Amino acid sequence: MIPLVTCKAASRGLAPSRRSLLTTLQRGSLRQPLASTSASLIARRGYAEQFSRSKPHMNIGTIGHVDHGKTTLTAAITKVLSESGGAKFTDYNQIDKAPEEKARGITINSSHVEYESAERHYGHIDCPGHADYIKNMITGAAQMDGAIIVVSATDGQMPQTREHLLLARQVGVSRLVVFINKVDQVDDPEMLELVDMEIRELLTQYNFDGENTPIVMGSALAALEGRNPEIGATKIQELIKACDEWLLLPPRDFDQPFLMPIEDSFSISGRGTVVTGRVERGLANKGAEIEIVGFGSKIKTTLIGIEMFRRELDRAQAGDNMGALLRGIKREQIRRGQIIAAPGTIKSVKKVQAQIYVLSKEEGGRSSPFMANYRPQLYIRTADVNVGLTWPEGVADAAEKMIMPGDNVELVCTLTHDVAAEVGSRFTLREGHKTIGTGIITKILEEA
Ligand SMILES: Nc1nc2c(ncn2[C@@H]2O[C@H](COP(=O)(O)OP(=O)(O)OP(=O)(O)O)[C@@H](O)[C@H]2O)c(=O)[nH]1
Ligand SMILES: [Mg+2]
Repeated sequence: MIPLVTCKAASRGLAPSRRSLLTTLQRGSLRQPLASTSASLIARRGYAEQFSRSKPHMNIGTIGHVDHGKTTLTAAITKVLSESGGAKFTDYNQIDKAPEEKARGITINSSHVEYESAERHYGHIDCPGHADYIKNMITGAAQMDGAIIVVSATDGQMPQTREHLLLARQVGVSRLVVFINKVDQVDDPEMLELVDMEIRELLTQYNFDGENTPIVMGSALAALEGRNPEIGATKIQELIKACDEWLLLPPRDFDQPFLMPIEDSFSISGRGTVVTGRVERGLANKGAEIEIVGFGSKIKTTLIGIEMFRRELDRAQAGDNMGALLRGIKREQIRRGQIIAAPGTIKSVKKVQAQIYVLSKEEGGRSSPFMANYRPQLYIRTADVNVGLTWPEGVADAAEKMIMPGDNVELVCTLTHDVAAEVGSRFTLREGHKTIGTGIITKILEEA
């Protein structure tokens, strides 16, 4: 039996205690057959429950220019799908007056609704304001695997349509579905054609598939008010079908290559070095080849023992807090902040470009602006390194340009030590003891 308290610790993401690891690994009890134990562990940790879902889950959201109808569309989707039993109707006012949420220490305003199509279960995010979108997308508070971009037929594309497209691309959204809204206000079919053409061009410009992206034209308001089904309910159904067919499900954590950030390490005389941490993604079997990456290292070795909460395991998987016994590795070769991963799946980087959101004073950030060459600490997974921030090449007046609290900027980050990272990796920036910004890597400029 596993004491309940350790299961609780697991769910909080705490590392297994050194002593428990020492006891089993030191005893050399790796021979014990543990299939049944790991099965019960999985059951206790709730994976079984998680995967009994009959439909795959996907996070999406509405993005687009202010007033183009994102919230109305969100409410309309829940209304139309509630009629087929796939959602609980969430009124416009309930969506727009969502309680504030805390995510990663940053207060955000966003509203989550859920609904089911024939194929999938969707979590859907609608944010009340433009600034919230930007912040949520960079901080990952509103992690979207795909999005619906809403464009009003009366205005066509507007500045925030473009900014949201750019950001969606930066944060790793690879496909979108377009909803051209408010067609009830446009009589001229040529006008609609023009908006269609324009948006396809824009999609291509931002590296989306402009040619094949589904575009649905309708009226969210008509759907919400239950009138004119030919531009209302029918179009909502068409939109959801387009989401099912066009938006790609994200790979499950288990399908991704194995990666565990190293939190701690210790040596067991006569046996080797154990590293501990929480498995971020993938699976690793006992006996697997792995690579230690970061802080000047790129060492291949073998995982010769896996332990979790005083139990030996044959396999570690995403979400597990594990201790990993590594063959032929000296403790001096290991430091917190490195990662172990499936060989060749992640590189160590020294210089990257990133989209950064600088926290405002109200969010606990700086009260004053900063300029290029500012040097905070960069935290990524379990690593923290000093970083120099500069403008990307080609930015005008780079020497005088100020970065204000609350700004969303793309900057070059030059690290003092190399760390394992890839496009899409998120990090935080800290100064002294406070977080002053968060970012997401958009480009690797220099590998270690
Ligand atoms: N005529 C017409 N009006 C619409 C339609 N959809 C939305 N509206 C109106 O457009 C206005 C803005 O709609 P919202 O849903 O609040 O827009 P939004 O994109 O969520 O706006 P922000 O969150 O402020 O960016 C509201 O007055 C809606 O009633 C539509 O299909 N036809
Ligand atoms: Mg809104």
